[in-house]
Amino acid sequence: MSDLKEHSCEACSPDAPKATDEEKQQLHKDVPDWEIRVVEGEEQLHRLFKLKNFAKALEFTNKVGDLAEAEDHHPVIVLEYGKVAVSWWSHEIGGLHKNDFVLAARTDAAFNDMQ
Ligand SMILES: C[C@H](O)[C@H](O)[C@H]1CNC2=NC(N)=NC(=O)C2=N1
Repeated sequence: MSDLKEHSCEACSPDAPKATDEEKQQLHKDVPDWEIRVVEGEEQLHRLFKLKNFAKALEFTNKVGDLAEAEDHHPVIVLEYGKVAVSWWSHEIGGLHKNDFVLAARTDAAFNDMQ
């Protein structure tokens, strides 16, 4: 199986395809620690990361920010002492695109690199 974090992202546009139910089911297997949540009618990938302290949580937040800027695809990140909550979805299409799963996989890799 190919490594999801190595997949390339497509540009976000309003006509980009939402992931189908079958694609979501397949892609979710590569990021099993992420929960699919519906927020204001839109599906999002959500994961809470636990880190040692505020400085580590901030360092991780910045790594996720760098991933986002590199792809022009941006999550919601909530930072607190020892915790970072990340949500990925595609605003332009109001739901989940394959990009969100790819960036969730890269977020997991950034977290794993810090352990
Ligand atoms: C113009 C710019 O590329 C778009 O607004 C991008 C920016 N970042 C984005 N991030 C996310 N998560 N979804 C988007 O649809 C999106 N659109």
